[in-house]
Amino acid sequence: MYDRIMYRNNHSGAVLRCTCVKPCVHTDNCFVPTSEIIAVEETELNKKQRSIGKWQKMAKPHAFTVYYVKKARNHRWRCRDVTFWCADEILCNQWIQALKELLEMQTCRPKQLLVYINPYGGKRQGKRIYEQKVAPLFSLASISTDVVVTEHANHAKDNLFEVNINKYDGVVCVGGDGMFSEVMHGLIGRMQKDSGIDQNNPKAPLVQCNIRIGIIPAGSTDCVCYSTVGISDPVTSALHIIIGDCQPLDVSSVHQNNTFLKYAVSLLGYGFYGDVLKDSEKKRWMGPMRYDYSGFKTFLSHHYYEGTISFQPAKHTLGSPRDKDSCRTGCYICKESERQLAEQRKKCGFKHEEDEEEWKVIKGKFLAINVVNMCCACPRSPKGLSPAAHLADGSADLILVRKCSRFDFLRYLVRHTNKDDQFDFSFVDVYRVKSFQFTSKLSEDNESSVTDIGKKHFGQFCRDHPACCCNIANSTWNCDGETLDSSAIEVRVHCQLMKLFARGIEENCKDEAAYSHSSVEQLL
Ligand SMILES: CCCCCCCCCCCCC/C=C/[C@@H](O)[C@H](CO)NC(=O)CCCCCCCCCCCCCCC
Ligand SMILES: Nc1ncnc2c1ncn2[C@@H]1O[C@H](COP(=O)(O)OP(=O)(O)OP(=O)(O)O)[C@@H](O)[C@H]1O
Ligand SMILES: [Ca+2]
Repeated sequence: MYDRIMYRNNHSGAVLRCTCVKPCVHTDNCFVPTSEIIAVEETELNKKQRSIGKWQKMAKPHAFTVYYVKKARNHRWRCRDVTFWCADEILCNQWIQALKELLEMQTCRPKQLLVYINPYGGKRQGKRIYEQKVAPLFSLASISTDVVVTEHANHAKDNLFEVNINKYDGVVCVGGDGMFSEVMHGLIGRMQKDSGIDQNNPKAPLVQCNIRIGIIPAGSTDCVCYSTVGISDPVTSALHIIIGDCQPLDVSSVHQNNTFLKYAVSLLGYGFYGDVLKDSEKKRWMGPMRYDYSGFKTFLSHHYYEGTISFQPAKHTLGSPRDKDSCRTGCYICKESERQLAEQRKKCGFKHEEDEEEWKVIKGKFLAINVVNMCCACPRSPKGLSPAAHLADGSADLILVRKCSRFDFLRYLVRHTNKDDQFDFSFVDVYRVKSFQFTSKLSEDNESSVTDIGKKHFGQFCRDHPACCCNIANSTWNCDGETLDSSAIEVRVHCQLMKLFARGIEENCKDEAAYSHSSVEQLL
């Protein structure tokens, strides 16, 4: 159904009229910023369309269709189209030309993308999702793609060290957080290699990665996508890629004894989330359900771990983890960090500034130690592990959940699913940090007394107190959904090390829907 008409009036302009039969919600007040137009195409009118009432009068009607972003509820975006009809072929072509020129001026839009699809992520739907929902949109927006369906883990990462990366305006990963992590490691690693930076040096000033990554969610948690877009929806993500959105992202580097281990963008979790992940890896065949199964099992086991945490508080950032406001599109706290970063670069180039700031040390028994670079929202927990964490402020939130009863831990977990404050417990502490270190008591003991080897043979649990849930074995770190073998780690947050095709979570305001000075309507 054609919902608008365009015809020349007696003077020189063009007029838009809505011809919707039903009450029309997007008629006179529909503004589409040019930045949210996906494509403009000449429309071939078929016989049936020509015979629709009013158009019979026109000898030979002409038409073009504008495809644009329609913002729906809950941060969901959809592609909608509107067709303009016209009796005058020249006028119609002028419109098509003018709109195409406007689109050409959107220089942030990608033209050539490299796409990696993990066919085994989440519910194993990656290939279908890409082919049915994403590829047609890319082709509509005239984006060329080179597509690689991965054949094994690390295929995408290794490939990124070999490809001619300058050929592309962005890299897209179809899969979950693990797949995103692979692509990120490939890109950051490649960037450092090309610039001669040694990733094993924990103090090395890493080179920013300017090639944006787009995430088409097809995994089990899709936390990075959810926390940067506000929803885990392939079509919405494809549209953010097409219009060329850009969201900088903090990345943490993880080292042990001057050896690089991993980068992390969402969760570095020891104790509860480490144990959930380790158990769930054996149950991959269960798909996304594996996390609920292993989560329940781990909750019942109620293990706590002893260790020492040292961290440097993030004094440069304006926010605090207990803020009521969250990081949203155009966040002023992240902008301020960006300004500071630029200033620091001006002052000392890419050299690392010697950091004399104080370290705080905390020893204790913990059920969970979580370091999060972003809020870590996902469908299971819509506000995330740290609702006020920022995507690009150069800091991470360190959440310490001390030994408490099972009931209290359950109360803590439940608050991840509702609006109540999950930090308002005596056994939970949260700090905003820029670097962090952890050593488990077990490795401290092993270092201090080599003779204590007998401990290792006692089995997993404390022999003296079988019911106390104290675990003399180490937990493992959950690093963005992958297990790390070492328990002792050093972590540093690198402010805005990389960029995504996203814009952060938008304020949930319907009126905000799409106004711009350069709108199609203004052209008329
Ligand atoms: C009573 C219900 C409480 C529900 C509490 C839900 C909290 C969920 C918080 C999710 C935070 C995700 C952080 C993101 C991590 C990603 O980098 C990573 C890779 O994708 N995903 C996971 O590690 C996957 C981690 C998935 C963890 C799921 C944990 C489920 C816990 C279930 C506990 C049930 C207790 C029931 C007792 C009656
Ligand atoms: N062809 C492949 N075969 C096996 N593993 C693969 C393949 N391609 C990628 N992988 C690996 O699969 C792992 C998990 O993939 P992915 O993150 O897409 O799904 P998920 O684990 O179900 O979701 P999430 O990470 O959101 O919880 C990644 O770490 C990636 O390295
Ligand atoms: Ca951050």
